[in-house]
Order: sequence, then C-alpha cells, then structure tokens
Amino acid sequence: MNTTEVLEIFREAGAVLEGHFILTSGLRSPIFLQKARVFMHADKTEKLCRALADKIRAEVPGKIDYVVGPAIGGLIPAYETSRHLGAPAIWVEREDGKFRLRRFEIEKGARVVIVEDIVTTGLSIRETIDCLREIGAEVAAAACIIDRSAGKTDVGVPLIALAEYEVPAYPVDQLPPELAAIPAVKPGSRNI
Ligand SMILES: O=P(O)(O)OC[C@H]1O[C@H](OP(=O)(O)OP(=O)(O)O)[C@H](O)[C@@H]1O
Ligand SMILES: O=C(O)c1cc(=O)[nH]c(=O)[nH]1
Ligand SMILES: [Mg+2]
Repeated sequence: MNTTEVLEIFREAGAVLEGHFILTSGLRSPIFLQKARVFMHADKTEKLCRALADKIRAEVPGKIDYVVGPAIGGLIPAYETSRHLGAPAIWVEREDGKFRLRRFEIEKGARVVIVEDIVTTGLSIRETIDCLREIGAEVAAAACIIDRSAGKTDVGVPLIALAEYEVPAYPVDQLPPELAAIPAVKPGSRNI
C-alpha cells in the first residue's frame, strides 16, 4: 500500500481536517489527521494494519514478543497490527504526564515493536521507548500509519511508516498570518 492509497482511506473517512490545530508537540498546523475517524471503521483499519504488519515483518527479522501502542492514538492500530504479527498487544498510557505500562508486566529482555498512529516530531515514540527501556524491554523498531515528518524524524530505532506525508507545522511565534487568524483547537489527549 502506498502513500496515495493510505491518504485516500483517510480522505474517504473524513479524517483530513483543515483549520488551526495545536499538536501534541506544541507546534501549530493547518492540517490535522483525525485518525479516530479512520479507526472507527474496522475494515479500513484492518486494511491499513495488515499492510503495516507486512512492512514490519519484512524489516524486523526475528521474534516479536509484544506490540506496544502509546495511548490513546496507538491503541487501535497496535491491536490490529498485532493480530497480523501473531503477538500480543499491550499499551503504555500517561500517569502524571509520563507514559507507563500500568496494566501489564513483561519479562526483562522482551523484544517489542511500538505501533503508533501518526508521527510528527517523534516525541511520543521517544517517550514510549524511554518507558520501555526503563523496564528492561528491547525496542526492535517503531512503526506508524503516517509519518508527517516524511522520514526526517529520528527516534533512535528504525521507524517503519506505512505512508509519509509532509505537512507544515510551525512554532507558535512563527505562525503565518492566515493561520493566526483562525482560533486554535487541540484534538489530542496529552495534558487532559
Ligand atoms: O510525533 P509527535 O510530535 O509526538 O506527535 C504524534 C503524537 O500525537 C498524537 O498523540 P496525542 O498526544 O495528541 O494524543 P492521542 O494519542 O490521544 O491522539 C498521536 O497519536 C501521536 O502519539
Ligand atoms: O502531531 C500531532 O499531535 C498530531 C498530528 C496529526 O495530524 N494527528 C494527530 O493525531 N496528532
Ligand atoms: Mg498519541
């Protein structure tokens, strides 16, 4: 599956939003990929995650013990991708702002792959890697449905993206006037 096909699924689902968005990194963008509008459809999610699993299998040789999704956005794609990889899916969620594996115990040295929805700066994946390494896991790779940095982000492990889609994002003090004129909204769950 290529980037055009992935974006077509997002467009069909009405998931490509236009406006003024505050991203989880604090950056501002005129485009927001509202993945929840894709993940509400099991058939679309299955198609995307089957293709992502194929890509992960080709690029990560050896056994994968767990697929880890960063909540909330990573929950559904990690679960669906894990089905195709034949490994259990677990998740990290925020406690006092920090990702923790609150509901599961994994053995030291467990080999994991992180599956995210969207990557912009890679901050959320780096936070997930820190959490997993603190408890002794080996992070073999990270994967996502759409990489908004189009390959520019470095998360410190291989990043496998089903699609790369470069979207503008600006620091708040460098907003173009047409964006500054629109009230900003923050769709994601960080800091809630
Ligand atoms: O690469 P980054 O700059 O970290 O941005 C991408 C992250 O932002 C979104 O999560 P968010 O924290 O907004 O909450 P959500 O998972 O509830 O959507 C998305 O799900 C990724 O986790
Ligand atoms: O960077 C983000 O926070 C982000 C961007 C995007 O397009 N979609 C999303 O869910 N999060
Ligand atoms: Mg998220």
